[in-house]
Amino acid sequence: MLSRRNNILVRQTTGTGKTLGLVIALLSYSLQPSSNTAVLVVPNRELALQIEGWADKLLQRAYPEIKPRYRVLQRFVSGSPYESEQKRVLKRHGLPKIVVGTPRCLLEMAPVFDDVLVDTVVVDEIDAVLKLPGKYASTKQVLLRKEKPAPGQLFIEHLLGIDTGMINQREIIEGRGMQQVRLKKVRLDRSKIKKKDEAKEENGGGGGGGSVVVRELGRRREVQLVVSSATANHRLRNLIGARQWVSKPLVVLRDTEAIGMPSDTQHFCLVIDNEESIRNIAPRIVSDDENHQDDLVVSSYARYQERKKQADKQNPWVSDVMRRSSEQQATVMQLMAEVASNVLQAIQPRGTTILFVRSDANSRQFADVLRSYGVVARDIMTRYSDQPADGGEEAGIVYLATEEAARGIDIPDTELVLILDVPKSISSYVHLSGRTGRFGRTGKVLTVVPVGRHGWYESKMQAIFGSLQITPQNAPFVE
Ligand SMILES: Nc1ncnc2c1ncn2[C@@H]1O[C@H](COP(=O)(O)OP(=O)(O)OP(=O)(O)O)[C@@H](O)[C@H]1O
Repeated sequence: MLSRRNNILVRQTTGTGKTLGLVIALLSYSLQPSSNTAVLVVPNRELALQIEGWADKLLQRAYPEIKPRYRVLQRFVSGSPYESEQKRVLKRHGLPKIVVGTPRCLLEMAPVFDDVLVDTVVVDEIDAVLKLPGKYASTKQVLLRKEKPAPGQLFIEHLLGIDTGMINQREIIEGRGMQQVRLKKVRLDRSKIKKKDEAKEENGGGGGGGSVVVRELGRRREVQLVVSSATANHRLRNLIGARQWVSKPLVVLRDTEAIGMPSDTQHFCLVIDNEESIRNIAPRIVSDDENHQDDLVVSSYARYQERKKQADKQNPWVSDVMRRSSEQQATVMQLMAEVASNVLQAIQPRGTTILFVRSDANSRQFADVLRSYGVVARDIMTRYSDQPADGGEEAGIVYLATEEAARGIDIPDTELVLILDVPKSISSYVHLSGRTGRFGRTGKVLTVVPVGRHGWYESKMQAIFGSLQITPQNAPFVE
């Protein structure tokens, strides 16, 4: 795959082996003497450490003579136990053939790459690495993101030799629903570009017939780009095109046109009513009325924001735990722990459970509360930092995670994904639920949401299920 030097976008269902495939391809390519340095960017430490573990095992089996392993692959992540070791290895051995790292950490060490020939850049979970504004982001958020690109974008563009100071005007049409202000801006900018271009042509400057934007961006290196995610959307592709990350078109490898979901996963959703009783989500009523809009597809951004604000105000537990007083936080945690322990008792998973919460700031405290309910709970990072025994996971373990920390990770025996939160978007739900039912295995996903003002959260869940063509099942243990 890598030897052909195509630029590739892999978009396939979660748990189908995208990351493992990329790691194997990178290892076999990098072990060829003619290859140069390859960089693999991943969105979180957990995934970087997981990949390091995989590479270790693969190398031990296939190339036991290669020692130490960090001559071939080294991960670079933030955090005190890792940084000093990484610095030492870097100083002593220089960069290995494959560098795996998180965006922030790689950006910090970006100058190190200036003296090295990088010929391959692989970005796994590219949407999480680039953190582009979502469908319902405000104009302010979109413009802010343009002014301040995510560390992942800055690092990748540094490697590609793209001047990140220059904002490509075409980027403004990044594929979001157009808004008046931005349309005007695009027209203005385009006319400016045209004039500038004509002026340069008259002066005989530039050559090559490209637009001024192309010349301003000016690529420094010919690097092969491979990007992957189960939810790589058109906004991403537009950015890659507009920022000229590739000179040849992307070859797209995908299993379905729509977002694919593992077929052997069962989905459940429980709703906490305002009286704090729990029930199964109501079936979705599809209206024939053309004016009817799903809550996820409201016509105006302002209307969406207003309704969301109203609902969040009344969200009894998960909306923003950190902004609450410590007393409120404790009550929320008790409620979450009670719900989680009841669900776990009813389902009794023998395998691993991943329990998603919105913020990990209090996850240690939350793990303590859960333990007081008899649940064996640990923060997900401990799975990677505490060097688990090769025998697999502790029976019935519950890992606490956030969407950011668990993006792309693979714990094969995950039987249950428990989401105590309202997923941010359809693609959030795809990735959260995708931690189970991996590589042909079965799995269960159970989401618990408050009903929300005027049923906001319930209809948001109904809309998510509708878009993904999922029919949630009724949990038999709920009346
Ligand atoms: N060819 C294969 N044979 C057996 N197991 C495989 C194969 N390819 C992948 N797997 C297993 O499938 C699981 C999922 O792999 P991986 O994490 O690479 O999937 P992914 O598509 O990147 O998922 P996500 O989209 O969630 O990041 C892993 O446990 C991996 O070991």
